[in-house]
Amino acid sequence: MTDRLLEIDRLAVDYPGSGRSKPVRALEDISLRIRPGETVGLVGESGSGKTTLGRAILGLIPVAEGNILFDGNDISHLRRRERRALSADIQVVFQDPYTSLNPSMTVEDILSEPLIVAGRSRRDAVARTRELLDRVHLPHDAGRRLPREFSGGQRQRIAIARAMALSPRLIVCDEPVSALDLTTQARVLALFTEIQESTGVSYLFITHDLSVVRAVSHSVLVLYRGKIVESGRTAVVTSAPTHPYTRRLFMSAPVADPERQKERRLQRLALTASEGTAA
Ligand SMILES: Nc1ncnc2c1ncn2[C@@H]1O[C@H](COP(=O)(O)OP(=O)(O)OP(=O)(O)O)[C@@H](O)[C@H]1O
Repeated sequence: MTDRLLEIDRLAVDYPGSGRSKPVRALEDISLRIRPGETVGLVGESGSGKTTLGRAILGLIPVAEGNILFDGNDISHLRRRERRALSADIQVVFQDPYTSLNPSMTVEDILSEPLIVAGRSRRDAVARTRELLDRVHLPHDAGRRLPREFSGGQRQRIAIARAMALSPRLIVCDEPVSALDLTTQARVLALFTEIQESTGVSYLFITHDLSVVRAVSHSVLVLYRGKIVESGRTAVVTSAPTHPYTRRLFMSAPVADPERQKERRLQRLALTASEGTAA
């Protein structure tokens, strides 16, 4: 066991170009570390490469350069069977709880499936299902129902329970609250934190929403056009960003408090003025 659960070194990822054109580089020179029990927030505008990084960690897309170490082992080029074995350790929660759960399976089947695939008996798997429902604060009778009978927030709780089924050490959370209303977001974010405190799981938390990053992340990485342009402790990066892109990204994030809105407007004006002077 190392204090670096996930370690990525100079990673590059390409997508095939259309027709005969060259591959398109989506990520370049990405290095990062995630410790056990840590949440690293990954922010950036649409198209900056956040999901691509999550997919590379999950082995859903090939690595062009660099490597990804999990608990000290290189997982950048695993065979299918090795990758399947790793799925007990690395899991994912997707953005859309309406499409990520099989609509024809009961919640009990959804939660017990990864356990049965991993070789647990049906009886063990069902007992574990109850623990998982407790963990995400859903009643045991939820197991008999279908996903469509639940609200968006409840469905995301089911998706989190499924991700937790095999007690993973890392979960890639790809915009897991952005399809939810604000009150539900806050509850689901609190659940992520509670689960981390009780299990020590680590999260790579992909989001475009700075209030989400502030709520859950210990540290943050800012991605711009496939490269990390800024990284550090969340409180430092969000209160005193140094890269002009990070400053623009943070200034354009919506804030609820009118006093903060006014402060933001003034900061934006100052930023525009200083960039004008620098040009
Ligand atoms: N399957 C694909 N084939 C070719 N290019 C792709 C593919 N998927 C993504 N890209 C490109 O890779 C870049 C990074 O995309 P990615 O989806 O990782 O960004 P993102 O930051 O997650 O965006 P969003 O917040 O909109 O999901 C973009 O330029 C995108 O157009």
